[in-house]
Amino acid sequence: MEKIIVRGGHQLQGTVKVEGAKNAVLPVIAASLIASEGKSVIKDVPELADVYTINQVLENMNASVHFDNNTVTVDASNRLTTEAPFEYVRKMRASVLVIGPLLARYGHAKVAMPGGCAIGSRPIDLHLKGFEAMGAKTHVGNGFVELYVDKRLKGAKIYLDMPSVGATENIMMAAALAEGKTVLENCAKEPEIVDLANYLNKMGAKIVGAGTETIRIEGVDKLYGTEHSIIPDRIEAGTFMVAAAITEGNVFIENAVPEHLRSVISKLEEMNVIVQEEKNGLRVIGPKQLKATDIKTLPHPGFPTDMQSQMMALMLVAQGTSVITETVFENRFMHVEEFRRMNAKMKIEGHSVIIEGPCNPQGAEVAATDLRAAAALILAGLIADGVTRVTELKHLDRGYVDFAGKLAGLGADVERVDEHGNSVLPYVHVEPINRSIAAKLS
Ligand SMILES: CC(=O)N[C@H]1[C@@H](OP(=O)(O)OP(=O)(O)OC[C@H]2O[C@@H](n3ccc(=O)[nH]c3=O)[C@H](O)[C@@H]2O)O[C@H](CO)[C@@H](O)[C@@H]1O
Ligand SMILES: C=C(OP(=O)(O)O)C(=O)O
Repeated sequence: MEKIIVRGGHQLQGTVKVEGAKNAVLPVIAASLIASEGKSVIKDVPELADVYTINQVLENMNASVHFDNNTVTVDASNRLTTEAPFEYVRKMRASVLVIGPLLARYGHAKVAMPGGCAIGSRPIDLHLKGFEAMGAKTHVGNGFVELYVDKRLKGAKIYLDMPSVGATENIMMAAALAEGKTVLENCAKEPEIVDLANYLNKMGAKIVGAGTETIRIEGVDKLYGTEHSIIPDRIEAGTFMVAAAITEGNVFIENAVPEHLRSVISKLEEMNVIVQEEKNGLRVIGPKQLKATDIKTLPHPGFPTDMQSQMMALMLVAQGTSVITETVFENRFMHVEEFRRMNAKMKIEGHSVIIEGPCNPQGAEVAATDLRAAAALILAGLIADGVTRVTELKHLDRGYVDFAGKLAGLGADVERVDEHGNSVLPYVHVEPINRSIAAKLS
C-alpha cells in the first residue's frame, strides 16, 4: 500500500501551478457525448484518476477517446451504447453526468445507481425530477436507473429544490438538445457550471444565465464537436493557499482565479493570512499567528464544502476556538477522527465541529477518508512534530496531480513511498497504459 510520508517543520516558498479543474473537466468530457458530428478537443485537462475513469465510461459506450499532453479528444460520432455500469459509477459519482447527454441524443440512458459515499448519501432525485419534467420515464431496479423518452425531450420549467451542481449540469446538457425552451430555476452558480455552459454554447447550444440562479436554454437540433480549455481548479488553488498559510510560507499560486475564490480569500484574511492578487495568480503569505474563525459551507458563492477539511487543518493551529458548520453534505466529518490521532482538540456537535486551537499537531499514521481529507491530513503533517504517514491515496489521486511532488517543489519534506518504503513515481508519471489498467482494477 502506498503512503505519503511528511516530515513537518518547513516553510513553503516559491511558485506552484494550478491544473485544470476536476469538477469542470468531468462534465465537459461527459457533454462531449452529445456531439453527433465532429471531434471535441478539450485542453488543460489534469491527469487525474477521475479523468481516466470518465474517459473509460465514454470508451465503454463506443466513443473514441484519446488523452495525451493534457488534451482529451473525443469522437462521439459513432453509434453509442447508452449504459454506464456499476464498476465506473462506484468509483466516481460524476459518471451519472452521462445521463443528460445520452437521454437527449438517444432517448435512453441506463446508469448504475451511485449509492452513498464517505461524505453522505448523495441521491440523484433532483436530476431525475428534471428529466421527468422534460418527458422522460424513469425506472429504478436491480441497482440501475433507466430513463426513456418517446421521440425527444421537451423543454420545461424546472425548479430545483436545492442548487445541486450535478443536477444543474445534467439538466442543462439534456435541455441543450431538447425541443423548445427550458427555464431552470434555483440552479447552482459554481464557476464549473459557467465553464460547461460555455463549452455547450461553443458546440452550438443556446444557453444564457449560467452563473446566476436562472438558466434559460433554447433547445437545438444538433450539437457539434468543438475546442475548449478547462478553467483552473479553484479547490487545488485553495488547498495550496492553505499550505502556504499553515507553514508561515510565501507562495505564488499561478493560475488561481481570485473571482472564483472570494469566500476562501475572505476567510483566510480573517485568520490573518495575507493574500495578494498578482498578475495571473495569487500570492499567499502565512502569518506568525493565525486567528480562529468560523466557517459555514454553502453553495457558491458561499464557502465551498470541498475546502472544509483543508481549513480544519489550518484551524488546528489558530489561536482560539473555531467552528465549522457543514450544510452541503450530511456527513463530511470523517476526517475529524484522523485529525484527533494527530493530537487535534475537536468535538463534533450535530453538523458542526468545534476546534480548540492552537494544538501542537503530532505526526501519526492516518488514513484519508475522502479526497479533500487526504489533502488536509498532508497539510496538517506539514506542521506536525515528527513523521505523518497518510494512507488510502486512491482518494488523493482522484483530484490532485502529484500533490506530494508539488509540495516538495515548494520546500516541504514530503515523499510518496510503496509498501517497502521505496520512493514511487506519482500517479501522473506512471505510464498512461498502466494508469489506465490501474484505474480499471482499483
Ligand atoms: C464532480 C463534481 O462536480 N463534484 C462536486 C459537486 O458534487 P455534486 O454535483 O454531487 O453535488 P451537489 O451540488 O449535487 O450536492 C449538494 C447536496 O445536494 C444533495 N442532492 C444533490 C442532488 C440530488 O439530486 N439530490 C440531493 O439531495 C446532495 O446529497 C448534497 O447534499 O458539487 C459538490 C458541492 O459543491 C462538490 O462537493 C463536489 O466536489
Ligand atoms: C466531493 C468531491 O468530488 P466528487 O463529487 O467527485 O466526489 C470533491 O471534489 O471534493
